[in-house]
Amino acid sequence: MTLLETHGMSKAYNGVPALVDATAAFDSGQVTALIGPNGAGKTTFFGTLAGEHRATAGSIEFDGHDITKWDADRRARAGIARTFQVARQFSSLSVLENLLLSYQAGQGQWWRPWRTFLPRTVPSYIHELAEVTRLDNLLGRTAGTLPQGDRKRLELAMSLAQDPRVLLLDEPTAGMTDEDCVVTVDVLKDVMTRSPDLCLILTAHDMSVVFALAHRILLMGQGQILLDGTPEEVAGHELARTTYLGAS
Ligand SMILES: Nc1ncnc2c1ncn2[C@@H]1O[C@H](COP(=O)(O)OP(=O)(O)OP(=O)(O)O)[C@@H](O)[C@H]1O
Repeated sequence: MTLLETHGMSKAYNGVPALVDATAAFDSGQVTALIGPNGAGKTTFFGTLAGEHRATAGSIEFDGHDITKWDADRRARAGIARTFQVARQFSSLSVLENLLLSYQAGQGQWWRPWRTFLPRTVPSYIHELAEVTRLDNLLGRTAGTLPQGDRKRLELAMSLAQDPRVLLLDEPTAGMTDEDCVVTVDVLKDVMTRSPDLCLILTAHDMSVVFALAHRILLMGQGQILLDGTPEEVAGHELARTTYLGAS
């Protein structure tokens, strides 16, 4: 079932086009990967989906509602969450405290990054989430001391703590070791099993991550969606091979 749709969405920075006439539909229960060379417009597409910047043209629909004019906070409250290429969290707080803060924000409470406002008992949902994201042995660790792989998984877990319907993951394995990439792919498979209606959209340059996870791939180039198909269709397409994937 289609949950999120864009119609002719464009975005220009100071008159220079970065996203051009993007029309796409994203289904719940599916993983869609946006791929393409540096500067293709993937992060810009994410930013317009999340409401960080206004599209210059076009519209966006979420669950039957026109959300084109909704700001990022309203979209987040409606269930559209995102992560960034460089992970963001409260580095002086523990892993558990970061998760609890996100959980509270997802319950409609304000972000108040002070320990005194955190709940005394940890909801079972948070324990399950920590287990799925392989953070259960790190709950007491200060977030700022985590290595890159764990930090990125904490950011993922923080987004999931808000129980989103759409999750936008910008380069979820960027800067990770090969070993950490494998763990993160397994984590994301488990996340989809645990939340079978989640609409997961990710960008990645690592094709082993894309082909291990995606049900569908959008190939972008120069701000446009060049191809939209199953991994087999995109991998077998001449345009994908000549513009991005290469012969192998
Ligand atoms: N804030 C900005 N101001 C001006 N130009 C920008 C801004 N953000 C992105 N751009 C430009 O828009 C184009 C698309 O960039 P974008 O970051 O969306 O591509 P990308 O596919 O995500 O690239 P990468 O894989 O390197 O992250 C590029 O030409 C980039 O230089």
